[in-house]
Amino acid sequence: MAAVIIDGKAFAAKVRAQVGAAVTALKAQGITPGLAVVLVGEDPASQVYVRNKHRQTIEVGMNSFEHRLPAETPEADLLALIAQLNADTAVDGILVQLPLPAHLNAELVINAIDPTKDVDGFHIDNVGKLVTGQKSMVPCTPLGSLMLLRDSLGDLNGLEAVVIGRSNIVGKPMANLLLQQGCTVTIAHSRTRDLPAVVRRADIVVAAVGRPEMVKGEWLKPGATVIDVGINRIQPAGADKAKLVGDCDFDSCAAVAGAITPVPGGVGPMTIACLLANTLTATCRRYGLPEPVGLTA
Ligand SMILES: NC(=O)C1=CN([C@@H]2O[C@H](COP(=O)(O)OP(=O)(O)OC[C@H]3O[C@@H](n4cnc5c(N)ncnc54)[C@H](OP(=O)(O)O)[C@@H]3O)[C@@H](O)[C@H]2O)C=CC1
Ligand SMILES: Nc1nc(=O)c2c([nH]1)NC[C@@H]1CN(c3ccc(C(=O)N[C@@H](CCC(=O)O)C(=O)O)cc3)C=[N+]21
Repeated sequence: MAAVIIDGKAFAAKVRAQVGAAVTALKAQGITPGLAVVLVGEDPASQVYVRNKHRQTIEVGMNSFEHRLPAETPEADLLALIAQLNADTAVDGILVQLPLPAHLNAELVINAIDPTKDVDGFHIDNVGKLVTGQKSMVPCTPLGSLMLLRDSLGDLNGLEAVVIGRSNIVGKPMANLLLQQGCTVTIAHSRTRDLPAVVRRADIVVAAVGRPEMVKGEWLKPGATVIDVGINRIQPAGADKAKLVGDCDFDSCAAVAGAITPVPGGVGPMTIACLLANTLTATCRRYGLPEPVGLTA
């Protein structure tokens, strides 16, 4: 069986077009959504994402405010910037790029963001709301993954879902979203015994591990839908250029799965599209306007 390749890049372009149309309508009412991105330090991968976010924010017609701070920025200075962005009426969304340098307390910093501007959905208020099924800001990567799953499978009620990874930014929110959709959810992690046997139960596999090509086709139930969140830069033997691979061994998985997201071109572009969608949602909520349809969980 050859899997359907889920085109996250094309789907993300559609989401951005929808966001762009809504932004045009808002601008006609004198409202321009604004997204502030804060980057502390010089992590090269983070630089790439922040550049892409900036470009795509401008493309959908929003204002983009970039704040680049040196790696050694004191915590108090970062907290002061967040307070300033919270108070700034031109700013509807705030994202602090993770990971932060080790001397900064990420939990403290994230929870200093006004939860209504927390377009990453990482603030404890938004986490609590997501878990209890209240309206919240939903983390971008899980939201984008869910959009792709709904588009390929329709109703998710009753499906067996296995999420590999239990991080606060991907695994846990993903598992909660799937639970809300009526899936029977298993969260696997580094202490899980016999991961292949756990994965074999799944109609839906979400891999968010950070281990290149770990999930093998032999682990999958034939026809399963595979969402590969992993972004790993590897140096293939004999090649001179680094290559981006996911957490799934693409060729063996594609031979068994019913559908699979590629890396690159799968979940990654959806993450940025959902960041823009969340910024639009935050803007609409702030002005008491109807929320965009189909862009929230
Ligand atoms: N596409 C996108 O937009 C995004 C992609 N990513 C990518 O997704 C991946 C995961 O990111 P993130 O959640 O932040 O990573 P973390 O490192 O925070 O979490 C990784 C999780 O994988 C688990 N794990 C590690 N090794 C194994 C193993 N051998 N078997 C089973 N589980 C294991 C860990 O378990 P334990 O908790 O027990 O240690 C942990 O829960 C990375 O490749 C990252 O680059 C991340 C964000 C956005
Ligand atoms: N506060 C915060 N929020 C995040 O959402 C966040 C973060 N910090 N830190 C880092 C991770 C990672 N992340 C990605 C975003 C886009 C791509 C993406 O666009 N990937 C392209 C390829 C990009 C490339 O070529 O490097 C693709 O998969 O096709 C990947 C990964 C967001 N993250």
